[in-house]
Amino acid sequence: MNKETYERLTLDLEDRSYDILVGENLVTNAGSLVRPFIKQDRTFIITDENVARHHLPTLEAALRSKNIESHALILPFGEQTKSFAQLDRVIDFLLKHNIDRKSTLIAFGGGVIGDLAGFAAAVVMRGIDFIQIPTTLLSQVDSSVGGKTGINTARGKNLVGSFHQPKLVLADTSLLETLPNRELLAGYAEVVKYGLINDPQFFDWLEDKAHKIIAGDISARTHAVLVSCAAKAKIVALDEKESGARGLLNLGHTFGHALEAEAGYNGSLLHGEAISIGMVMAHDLSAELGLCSEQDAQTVRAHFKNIGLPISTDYVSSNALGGKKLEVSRLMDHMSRDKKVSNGRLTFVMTKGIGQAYLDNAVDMAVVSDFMKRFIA
Ligand SMILES: NC(=O)c1ccc[n+]([C@@H]2O[C@H](COP(=O)([O-])OP(=O)(O)OC[C@H]3O[C@@H](n4cnc5c(N)ncnc54)[C@H](O)[C@@H]3O)[C@@H](O)[C@H]2O)c1
Ligand SMILES: O=C(O)C(=O)C[C@@H](O)[C@H](O)[C@H](O)COP(=O)(O)O
Ligand SMILES: [Zn+2]
Repeated sequence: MNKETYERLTLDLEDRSYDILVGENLVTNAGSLVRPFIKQDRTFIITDENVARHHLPTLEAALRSKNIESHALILPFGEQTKSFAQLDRVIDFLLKHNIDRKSTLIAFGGGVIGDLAGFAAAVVMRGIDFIQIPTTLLSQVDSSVGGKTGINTARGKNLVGSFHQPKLVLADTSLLETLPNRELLAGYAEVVKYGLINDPQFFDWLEDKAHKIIAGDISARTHAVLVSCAAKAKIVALDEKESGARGLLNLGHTFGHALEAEAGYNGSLLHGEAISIGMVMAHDLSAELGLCSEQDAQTVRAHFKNIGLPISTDYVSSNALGGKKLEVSRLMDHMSRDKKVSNGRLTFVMTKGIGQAYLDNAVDMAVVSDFMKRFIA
């Protein structure tokens, strides 16, 4: 068995604080790593078909080697799994196995599995413990950290959910070796987000190292995951339930979530692809309003384009809508259900330049609508 090597970060949330281990061969050694965080010798793994095919036997063997029993539920892969129907399946599986309040659930997958299983853990028996073992770049740099869990509804993304923090996060970068390139790129969009929010040096580093991260360079990948998790942990520690600063982690998401809703959660537009376009839109809108320089907006656009991420809504039209143009009124309707709406006003994540994102509740929706008409044209 290969020895695990990792670095440890801590998300500081008083009695809900937890460690995030970032490194290699963590799943192979999961038995000893999770042992201190479980209250029973029985665990429940929620995963999807792809992760199960590549990695479930390793996780099961690692738990077994430390005399930890595990029961796995294997769900279909893809965004449509973040649904009431699959939540019902997860909860029924847990109850069928007679879980109790001391049971621990292991979310073993990407953001879809983490969000769904985390939400099931939040609500079953009014809340049981869970551990995140994220298997995609996106989930290792973002979704496994911070405790946002939930599912989509017919009316939009993540509209039902809960804040429920995991007890431990094991971000095993060796798992990324089996991840398809399109998924790696989608996860990379959330990495860039941290540079664009408040870390221009990290963005500069990414300008230099992006291709290495995608190509599989271990040290570049590990550094990217560590910087991203540290950035997220810092924001979440300040504002766990998103009453202020945490909203910055939504850079590009108001536009992105509306695009995902229109595309239909069927794999034609991945979350990371949607927010790549959304972050370009946030920078372009900021530039149009004279808040940020046109040069910075162009640098952002070029960065995403050079690595192979979509930067235009044409991608959505051709991939998801059979060539049909997006309708601004429909996008505006989705945006009206963004969770940053309060008293009918939407707070946008705008920017004064690369690494200078800020929350702005004074953006006129008529201006946004006009901007979108030009952006989509
Ligand atoms: N809770 C949060 O804070 C947060 C943050 C960002 C995104 N999200 C959510 O995360 C979701 C997207 O997550 P994602 O991009 O990880 O997608 P995902 O969970 O759908 O995984 C992407 C694909 O990769 C496959 N896969 C996963 N790990 C693999 C591996 N190691 N090898 C081979 N295939 C593998 C999956 O089966 C799936 O087909 C969205 O629903 C988004 O809203 C949540
Ligand atoms: O953790 C957060 O806070 C985020 O906003 C991270 C986002 O990348 C993520 O997509 C999140 O699920 C969006 O949450 P929502 O509250 O806008 O639904
Ligand atoms: Zn996101």
